Formats: sequence, structure tokens, C-alpha cells
Amino acid sequence: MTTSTLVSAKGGAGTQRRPLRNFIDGEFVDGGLPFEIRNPATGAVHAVAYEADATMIDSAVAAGRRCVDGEWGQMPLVRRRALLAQVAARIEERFDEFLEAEIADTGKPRSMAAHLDIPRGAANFRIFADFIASLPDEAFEMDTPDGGRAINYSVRKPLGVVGVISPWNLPLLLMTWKVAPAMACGNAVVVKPSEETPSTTTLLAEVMNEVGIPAGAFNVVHGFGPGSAGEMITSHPGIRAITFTGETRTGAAIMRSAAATTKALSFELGGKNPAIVFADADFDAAVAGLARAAFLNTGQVCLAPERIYVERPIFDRFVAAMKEKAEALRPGLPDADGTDLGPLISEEHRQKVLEYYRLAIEEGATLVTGGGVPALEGLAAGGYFVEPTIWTGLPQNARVTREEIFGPCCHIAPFDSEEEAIGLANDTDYGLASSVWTRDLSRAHRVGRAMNVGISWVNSWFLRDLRTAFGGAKQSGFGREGGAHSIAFYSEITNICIKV
Ligand SMILES: NC(=O)c1ccc[n+]([C@@H]2O[C@H](COP(=O)([O-])OP(=O)(O)OC[C@H]3O[C@@H](n4cnc5c(N)ncnc54)[C@H](O)[C@@H]3O)[C@@H](O)[C@H]2O)c1
Ligand SMILES: O=C/C=C/C=C(\O)C(=O)O
Repeated sequence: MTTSTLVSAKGGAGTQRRPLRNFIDGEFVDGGLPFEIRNPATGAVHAVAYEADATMIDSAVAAGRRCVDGEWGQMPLVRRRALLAQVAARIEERFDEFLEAEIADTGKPRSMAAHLDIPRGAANFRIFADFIASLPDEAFEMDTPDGGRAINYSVRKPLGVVGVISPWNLPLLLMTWKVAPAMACGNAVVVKPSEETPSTTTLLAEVMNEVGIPAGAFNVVHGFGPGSAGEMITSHPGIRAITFTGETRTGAAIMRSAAATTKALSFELGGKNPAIVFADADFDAAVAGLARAAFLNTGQVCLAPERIYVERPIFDRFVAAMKEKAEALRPGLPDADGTDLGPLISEEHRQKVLEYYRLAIEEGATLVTGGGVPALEGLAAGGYFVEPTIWTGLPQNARVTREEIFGPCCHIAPFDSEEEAIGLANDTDYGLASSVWTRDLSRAHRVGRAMNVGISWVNSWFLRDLRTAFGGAKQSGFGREGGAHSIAFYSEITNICIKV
């Protein structure tokens, strides 16, 4: 295993505290105010990151600009693609270090990070390195007023320096989902990972140097949102576009800040995702699929269904089966035997989720299971765990059924007709994802299409082909990423019209 600068350094009173420095123009730079990173499974501090100041952001943007105008932006596509494929390969070679870093920041079960987060981090680079090679440019031949012809064709160029602002729930996966296509298009990126989970992004900076990505193409600045690195990126005149995943409220703040310099924006925001289970569904598959959907990553997945509508004849049986699944989940340390439920990301987030647990009861919910904090022993006693929780009996206008909670919880309600189910599912300010369960093929198409969301799954959930459009309707965001949509967003298109 390669000795990482992250894992070799020590600090604090004999405990390991990885120093996470800012990475600018191909180098880790000293300076910036330190802030502590905690392992949410134990509450212990395991790393210290350094908040970038305005001078560092300026340097990162200037380095990015030089790189887009120079070596990286001008590089033949075949070479750029090969380098990005090497990034994927190097992530795989250093898999264990990425895994340790992600687990330390998030506390999530090792099996989950090993099967989802880190492999997808590598896959994002490989897929976009491939995809960009086969994407056609458009061409239109036209008649001209003098009876002749002209040919139009478009070429894609880099936008310039792209600001990438990412959240904490799937840190490497969601950051690379944006960085890989942005870099494939020849842009430089200035990345600000979440202040809760900066480790894997910092490790990726090492990988960039190891495989020979030109200095300045990938920059990492650490810090917070308002008044810190996040806002400095969104207001920086040298940054042409912002790609952001996070809360809807944060998206609104970023729009305001980015307006003065008219940046292009791509937003993947919050959700209050519905699932619909028809009586004709494969019952066991629906229960297994939706229990996974509601509780994976402790419910901290933007696509998770927090509202489940079940056709009345199977409602009681479905609620009982979901209860059983929820109660079978074992919270604990990432490496403990049988752990399949990690902690929430922070004590602050746990307080928010517990406030919704309290509110649900106040709003008149029937508590099916959970609702509190599990009693854990040893190191996990200091972690930010909550119980998986299921409610029934709330009206459609309750805050718990309208607001995104982002915890391991869902509300289950009955319905009597397809039309009613569609109406209930779409009755929300959000529109990210939905999951419909039925064996009726026509209904699958009909209801799947009727969902006012960006991503409509049928008999599945979080099944991802990275070439497909990904994003949200209504307050869940705008713009789509994935495949050609990513390449379009991260490119400046010039149409060339030649009279022949
Ligand atoms: N639609 C999607 O694809 C998707 C995916 C994952 C998460 N999410 C959403 O993300 C949220 C959870 O993540 P979170 O709590 O990290 O989100 P968040 O909005 O609090 O933070 C996300 C990032 O934005 C930064 N930030 C905060 N305020 C900022 C500001 N004013 N200017 C610039 N940057 C700022 C943060 O430092 C962080 O890096 C949930 O709402 C979830 O639904 C959406
Ligand atoms: O928490 C949100 C999960 C988003 C997943 C993706 O963006 C993806 O799979 O590309």
C-alpha cells in the first residue's frame, strides 16, 4: 500500500489526526484556519482540515485558468482520456486508503463504502473518459437566400474554471460525478468538498499528481459555505460555472451569489421522494427494495423514499413487513460484525432528525417502530446514531410528510386507486426521484411517466446507468447531468456556419 500523506502524519495528544491541506496548482499548500473532522460513528476527531482564504481561492482559480488555456485545455482528447482512465485505475489501486478515509469521515458500514462509494468514484472517471470519445457533434446543412448552401457544425470547448461544491452523504461518489465529466471536457476544477467529509477529495488530489494530471487542472479548497470557501467560489469572477449538490436552501443562496457574474449553474438539490406499491407488485421484492431505499446510508440519500403509498389491500401486511426489516437493522461501528446501519453525519444533523421524530408524534403519527436513539455500547456510544423509524397516519399536509428529513425514516399511507396514488405522489414541492412497484406492464409505463420527477424507477431504486439523465424537477434542482447531459453542461459550444 502506498504511504499516504494523509495517513502518515500525526497530531494531537498521541492520536492520529490526518492533516487535510488545500491543494492548489498541483501542490499541497500550508496555511488556513484549522477545523476538526469527526468520525460520526464514535464522535472522535480523526482529521484536521485547513479553511482556504480568499488568496488561496484566487490562486486556485488563476492556476485553473492557466491550465485550461495551456496544457490541459489544449491536450489532445486521446491523451486527456488516457489520463482520466489512469485516475480511475489509481483509485482502484489505492482502494483501501479511499475506503478508510470515507469510513472515517462518514462512519458508514465498510461494506457499503466498499460496494458503492469507492467503486463509483473510480467508475465516474472511466465512464466519462470513454463516453466523451463517442459523442457526436451536431451538423446541419441549410439553404441560403441566394440559392446556395451553408453547413453548420458545432464544436465543444472547455467552459473554463468550474466550481464544484459537494455534500457529505456520498462524498467521493457525488464529487467525482461532477469532476470527471468537467475534466473530460478540458475544464479545470476548483472543488470544495463538504466540511464534514473532506478526506477522499484530498486523497484524490494525490492521485491526480501521481498519474500526471497537469498542475492546476484539479484544485481542492476546504472550508464552509457562507463567508467561507463555498461563497468565495460562487462569487468569484474567474469561475464560469458552478455545479452543486446539496440542500435546496443552499442552492438558492448560491444562485444569488452567482448572479452577479452570470455563471452557468447545475443544481442537484433536496427531495421528498414518493414510492407507490400496487397490490399486484412482487410483494417481497417491493419490501426488500423499499426497506433498502428508505434505510441505506441511514436514509442520507437524496433519492430515498420518505413517503410510501401502498394500495389498501396489502397496506397492513406491507407495514408489518417494513417494520420487521427496520427492526432487523444493526447499528454499529463500520467494522463491527453485522453492522448494516451507520450513524448520521453529525450531532447537529441528529438533532434535526430527532426534532422531526418528535414532530411526527405531535402531528398525530402512529409510531410503527423506532423514533429514538439506540442504546449502543463502547466507542459507538459516542456516535450519532438514531433508530430506523416508520410512521403511519399522518395527513398529506403534515410537515413530516412535506419536508425533507434526510434520516432513516419513512411514512407509509394507503391509497385506493391509481389516480389517487399519482396525485399523492406528485403533491410535493420537490421532484427528484420516485419508485413504483407493479407487475402490470402498462401501468408501469403509465405511472412511471406520470411521476413529476427527474428520475422515475419502476420495480427498482437507485439503479444507475451513468449515461442517463440525472437531476430533479421543481425544487429538486435544474439542469441534468449524466452522459451527454454532463458533456453539454461542461462545454462551451461554438457553432461554425460556412457558406459553400
Ligand atoms: N439531488 C441530488 O443529487 C442530491 C444528492 C445528494 C444530496 N442532495 C441533498 O444534499 C443535502 C445534504 O447535503 P448537505 O447537508 O451537505 O447540503 P448543504 O447544502 O448543507 O451543503 C452542501 C455543500 O454546500 C456548501 N455550502 C453551504 N452553504 C453554501 C453557500 N452559501 N455557498 C456556497 N457553498 C455552500 C457546503 O459547505 C457543502 O460543501 C440534502 O438536502 C440532499 O437531498 C441532493
Ligand atoms: O444522495 C444522492 C445520490 C445521488 C446519486 C448520484 O448522483 C449518482 O448515482 O450519480
